[in-house]
Parts: sequence; C-alpha cells; structure tokens
Amino acid sequence: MEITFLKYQGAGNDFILLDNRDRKYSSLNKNLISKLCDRRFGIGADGLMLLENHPDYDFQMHYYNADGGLGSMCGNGGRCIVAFAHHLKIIETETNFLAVDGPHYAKITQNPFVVELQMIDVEEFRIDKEATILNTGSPHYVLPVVDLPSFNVYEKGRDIRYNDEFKAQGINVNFCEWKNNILKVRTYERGVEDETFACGTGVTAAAMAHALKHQLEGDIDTKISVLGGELNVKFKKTGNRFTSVFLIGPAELVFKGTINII
Ligand SMILES: N[C@@H](CCC[C@H](N)C(=O)O)C(=O)O
Repeated sequence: MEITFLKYQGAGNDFILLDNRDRKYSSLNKNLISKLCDRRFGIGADGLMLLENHPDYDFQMHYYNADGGLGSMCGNGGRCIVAFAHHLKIIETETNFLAVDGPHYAKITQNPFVVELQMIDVEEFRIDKEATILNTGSPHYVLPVVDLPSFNVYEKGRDIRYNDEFKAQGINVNFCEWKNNILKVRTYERGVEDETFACGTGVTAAAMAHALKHQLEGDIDTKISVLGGELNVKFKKTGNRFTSVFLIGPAELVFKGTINII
C-alpha cells in the first residue's frame, strides 16, 4: 500500500498526518499504524492522525497513538491538524472541527504557524496526596517534583501508568516543577509508553493542577516549558471550574513523503 503523508511537530510532539477525505486510508489497522510510527522500521512519530470530512464541521480528527491504538484527545495533534487543514486549503485562519472529545475551535495566529486551540472545559478532578488526576480530553496524572531535569520520568511514569488503579485504562503521567514563573513539565505518554517531548493535554492538566494547588482565580496565562519547546495555557478559573481553555504553541510541517508499506 502506498501512503502519502506529511509529518508535523508541535513542541517536539510529532505526528504523521494523512488526508483521508476520500477514505483511502480507512483500512489502516493497529499493526500498520504502529509500524508507520516506529522510529526504526517506519516514519517515526508519537501518533498518527486521519483528517476526514464531516457534514457539520470543517473536518474530523481521528487520533491514533504510536502503538496503533485509538487515542483520546491529543492537544498538540489538534494544533498540528489545524495547520494541515490550512495546508490542504480546507480552512483559512479559523476553524471549528470535531475530535473524539467533542467540537474544538482553533485559530492560526502566526505564519509559520502558531495555533491556538480551544480545549474542553474542566470541572472534575481528584486530589490524591500531592497528585491531581483530571481529564482534559485525555486522562492525566500530575505530580509536582523537585529537580525535574534529573527526574526519572520513564521509570516513575511507567510505575504510575501500570499501577493497580490505572493499568486497565492507562493514564498519561506528568511531572512538573514551577521555577522562575515558568511551569516545566515532562510527560510519560500512554500509548507511546515512553516520555515524549511534549503533551498538549498534559500541560493543560499541569497548568490546572498548579492553579488549584495555589488557589489562583480569574484569567490565568501559564508559560510552559517542555523538552521540545515552549507552550502557553490560558483559561478562566472560577472556583473549581476551568472555562475558555486555550493551548497555544507552534505547529510545524517537518517533511512530506511517500512510503510503501507491506
Ligand atoms: N497519549 C494520549 C493522547 C495524546 C496526548 C497528546 N500527545 C497531547 O498532546 O495531548 C492518550 O491517548 O492517552
């Protein structure tokens, strides 16, 4: 099967983008998707997305993790698929599209691309000792740590993701540290089963956990630093409710290609 793809990255979270408006890639299965995402035997990516037509929205986003399984919402993927839709001339600078967690509004604010993506409102969370557990489109566990650069994200993240509570459904695990007015975040991603360079729903969860912990109220703009670059998360916090949530950052076309996969 010959596959024509574009590869995008958003703060180092990288994705294979396929135009499936004519349904030519609908037969891709778990095994094939994981092969395409493999960094040694395929193109290499944290996830793969199909862009499809939708009768009521500009397009629909289908997200698969690197292991080939259907994922929940991907924030950086959402920003990259907006840049891809612009590349395909489906949209200009603003869009409303549908993802697994519902409709999303987004706008392109700079070219080369900075994409501002509206995320779901959040009002449910659980505090477990130092950790905050919440769903920002994907399930997240957020834990503040000391000395994040030398923290073993893979080992500790894996322990939490596979503990008795989370192993069945899985969870994404974020470790964070507040330093010089910047929230530094490192994430172990479910479905990649490794640390990634950024996670959009993860930094959104981390910014919310930080605001809850420090009892911040009102319009909050959090500057985030991840291994692959910088992101911003903006929201309005009213008590325990987060609304007007935006994930802001780069979405860059890295390369185009064609692959024949057996
Ligand atoms: N691995 C996740 C979804 C992907 C999260 C992502 N990289 C992001 O930017 O939000 C899952 O299915 O749990």
